[in-house]
Amino acid sequence: MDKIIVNGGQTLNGTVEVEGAKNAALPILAATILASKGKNHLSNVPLLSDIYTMKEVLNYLNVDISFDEKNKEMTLDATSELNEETPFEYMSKMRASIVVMGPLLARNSYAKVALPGGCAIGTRPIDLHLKGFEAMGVEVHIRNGYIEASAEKLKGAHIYLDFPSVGATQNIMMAATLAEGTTTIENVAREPEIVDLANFLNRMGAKVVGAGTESIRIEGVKELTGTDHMIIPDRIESGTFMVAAAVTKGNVLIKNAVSEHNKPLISKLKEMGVMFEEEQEGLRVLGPAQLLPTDVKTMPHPGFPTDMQAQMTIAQLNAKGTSVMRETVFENRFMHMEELRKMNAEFKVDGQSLMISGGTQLQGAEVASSDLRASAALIIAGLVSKGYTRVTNLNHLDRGYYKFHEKLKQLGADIERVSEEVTSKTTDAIVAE
Ligand SMILES: CC(=O)N[C@H]1[C@@H](OP(=O)(O)OP(=O)(O)OC[C@H]2O[C@@H](n3ccc(=O)[nH]c3=O)[C@H](O)[C@@H]2O)O[C@H](CO)[C@@H](O)[C@@H]1O
Ligand SMILES: C=C(OP(=O)(O)O)C(=O)O
Repeated sequence: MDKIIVNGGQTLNGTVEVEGAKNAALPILAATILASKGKNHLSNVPLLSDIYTMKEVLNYLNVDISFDEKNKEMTLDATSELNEETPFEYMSKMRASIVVMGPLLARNSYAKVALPGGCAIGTRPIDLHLKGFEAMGVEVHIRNGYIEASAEKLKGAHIYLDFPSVGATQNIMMAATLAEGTTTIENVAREPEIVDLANFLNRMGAKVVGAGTESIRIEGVKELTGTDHMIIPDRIESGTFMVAAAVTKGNVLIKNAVSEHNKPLISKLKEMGVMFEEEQEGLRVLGPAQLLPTDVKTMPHPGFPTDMQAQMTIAQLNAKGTSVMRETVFENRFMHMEELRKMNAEFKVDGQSLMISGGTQLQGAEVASSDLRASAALIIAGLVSKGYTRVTNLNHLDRGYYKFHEKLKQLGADIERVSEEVTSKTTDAIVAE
């Protein structure tokens, strides 16, 4: 397995460009299934392993795809008859494959999808997705690890979500685009990725209003037609570089960063002493000589994003004094903390809260990432640690960050990625240099 080796202590300086948002691209790729006429052309598609998994799922469903990786553009043709089943092999690779269910139901009134199950960060049930479909007249059966869903014809409904789930909002919204009548979904997720999906659906001819607010209204239409769409920039990748710049006392211009999408993070970093300057090309982040402690609670948007929680704990560990981190979205998202203990991090876990005693010098160690954002957090910890940090299990990192180590290297980090062909003897030689 590949490893990233970081020698801590460098200040990050320069310009970094962020990719299209993984969490916007995945549901938008699934939504291309809805176009029974014309082709969809997507730009700013990030070259991430999750995107390749979604491409495989869509290929399996009989969507014809060409991917111009150099220009990050994808053309998708879903006009042929679609396959209706998504097998376990894809669902086990990536939970987000569940968002093909809404579009398949909308197109064919039938879908058979393997149950996604939980993952490292939590149990992640899909009851809200299924309740939404049932309200639209869909019969749902769970058998032998598969969800089989069918209806005569999907019908508009009034749906209230017990929790503003991102995936449930997306799945129900997509199912409703071709349903008979009007669907209203209340207490929906308001993330920028929901707005991007709604904009894409409307470009295809859907009638979706209210995305970005607490309720969304979808008037069903007869058919949708392929269109052009550019994926929004990745606010979590931007946020990750904001934290990296903040902890290294850096001066980094994040090209394409959309401040509006990162308000809760920017507000917390400002409280810690980080300065921001809006520039024509993006957002400049200036790390202070010493970070101040702060308390953070993760919440659905527009609250502090859970996908920035792990990275933010590194800023808190670097701030002199006590900080608190409360995770309210996922029940098991502190796994990076036990790895950080190996690096001299001082903290206590109290249920869903962390009491972080910041200001102690972190020490390099061999650490393993447990999930996507944990991997980014451990690498950022390596940037401010004394000596060498080796981060393993990079398959998680590759799900959501494109050339992360190269981007950091360009900003001045002393960082290498060594492939599995490189023997541990060579790895030791890099560390000994
Ligand atoms: C591909 C993608 O966009 N992933 C994001 C999406 O995941 P995802 O769409 O899976 O996240 P949700 O918003 O659905 O989940 C939030 C919480 O609701 C619970 N829940 C969800 C659905 C349901 O039917 N029942 C239920 O109980 C989940 O277990 C979790 O505790 O939003 C999360 C919350 O911002 C982010 O961390 C993920 O990066
Ligand atoms: C948790 C994440 O993704 P997913 O929902 O695909 O697991 C993430 O992007 O941080």
